[in-house]
Amino acid sequence: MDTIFALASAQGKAGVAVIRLSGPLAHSAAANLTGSVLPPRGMRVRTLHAGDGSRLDDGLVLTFRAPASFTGEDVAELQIHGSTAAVNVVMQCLSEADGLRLAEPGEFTRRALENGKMDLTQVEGLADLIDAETEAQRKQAQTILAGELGTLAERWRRDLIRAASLLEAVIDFADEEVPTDVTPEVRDLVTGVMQDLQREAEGVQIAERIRTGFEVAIVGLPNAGKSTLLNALAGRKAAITSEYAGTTRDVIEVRMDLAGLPVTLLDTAGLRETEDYVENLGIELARKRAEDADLRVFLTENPSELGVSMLSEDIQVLPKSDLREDTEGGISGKTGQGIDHLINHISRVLGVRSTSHGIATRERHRVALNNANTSLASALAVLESGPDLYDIAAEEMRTAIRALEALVGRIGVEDLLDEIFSSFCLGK
Ligand SMILES: Nc1nc2c(ncn2[C@@H]2O[C@H](COP(=O)(O)OP(=O)(O)OP(=O)(O)O)[C@@H](O)[C@H]2O)c(=O)[nH]1
Ligand SMILES: [K+]
Ligand SMILES: [Mg+2]
Repeated sequence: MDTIFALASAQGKAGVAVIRLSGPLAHSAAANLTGSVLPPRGMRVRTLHAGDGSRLDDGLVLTFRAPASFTGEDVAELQIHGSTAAVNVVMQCLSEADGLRLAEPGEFTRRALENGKMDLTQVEGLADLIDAETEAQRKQAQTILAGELGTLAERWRRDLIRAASLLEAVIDFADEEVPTDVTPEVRDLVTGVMQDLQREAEGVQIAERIRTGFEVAIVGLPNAGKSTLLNALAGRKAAITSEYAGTTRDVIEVRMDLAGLPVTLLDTAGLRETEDYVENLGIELARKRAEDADLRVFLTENPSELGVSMLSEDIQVLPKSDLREDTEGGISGKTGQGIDHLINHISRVLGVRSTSHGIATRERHRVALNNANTSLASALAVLESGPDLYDIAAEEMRTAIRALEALVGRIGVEDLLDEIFSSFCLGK
């Protein structure tokens, strides 16, 4: 096994930079730099020197001994001054040492997975945590990273193993008198797991939104003040505004943290009948993106004239409230009136939606959960035909168990790993 190293902290100027080494030579390579033997675990302040004795930097050297480390291997961390030059010179020294090489993206985590330090869902949770920008994303990632999906999968797996073994006991004693009918217990175990699987699979759609962001589209007539409103919400001039109707044509996207939720606001072309070819392309795009969005803000007196269907949770606000006598239900991107109210309204609607999910977060999870569920549905159907078909029911249960094992990465995921780890940054 190669010993790998990489900069674990971000590139660029910082107080401290962390270079991590993992593998059989991690401790000796660090000791070569410090010129002294390091303890198998612990930390020491040391001066780092190059092979010719020239001084590189002072730093804190941490050592972890296998298997009690992030990767499960011997690990050393060099915490040096966070300058580009200091990092470069130390990395250069490491790359010249025999048996050491630069890590590939995600390679530390990949080793942690291979050494059983985390399961595949935790790897995904770690990737999400590193990408997390908002509170909702952080919390969701922490749940997965803590291994809660793996724990659930293990519980389902135990229940299904028990159910399958009950059936197998009946099969094994086929010629003798079996004292009890096992069907009720098997049925209870299987239906219990199926309910959990279904609830988790249904929650994935919302969890995906928390990972990738909710889309909220602003729609209205031309000149309603959509772009002005977007700019007010974003706190910067993201879109061009003007007194000419038909200013916005492309969809303008602004990513925001809205009360802890990741939201992408969409400013769209004003919706009207027009002969202008390019404006029409914009209007077509506006309608499509608005229909696909998670929520729509109708900036208009009359939502029905826009040709975009308004769903029950969608929000209507009256434009340019500063020009109105009655400001009730109105908003003004110009004066800021009603903006806080709109933000609260959006985050309330999305907040309610985002609490109604379970632990599974990805399409990959949903597929595995549904696969398991399909096999269990077949198992239940076969079970009703009586003991003659118990072996088929047990086989369906084992198929479901294998789907759950794929969920946590215990089996059949080799082809997935490259894809998952390529999304990791270097040094993780
Ligand atoms: N008084 C007042 N004027 C506004 C308000 N919002 C926008 N305006 C003005 O209305 C005009 C149109 O504003 P935009 O933000 O470009 O409107 P839009 O809906 O994006 O227009 P299109 O992109 O052309 O569909 C500009 O002259 C703005 O200054 C508002 O709340 N109050
Ligand atoms: K305009
Ligand atoms: Mg506009």
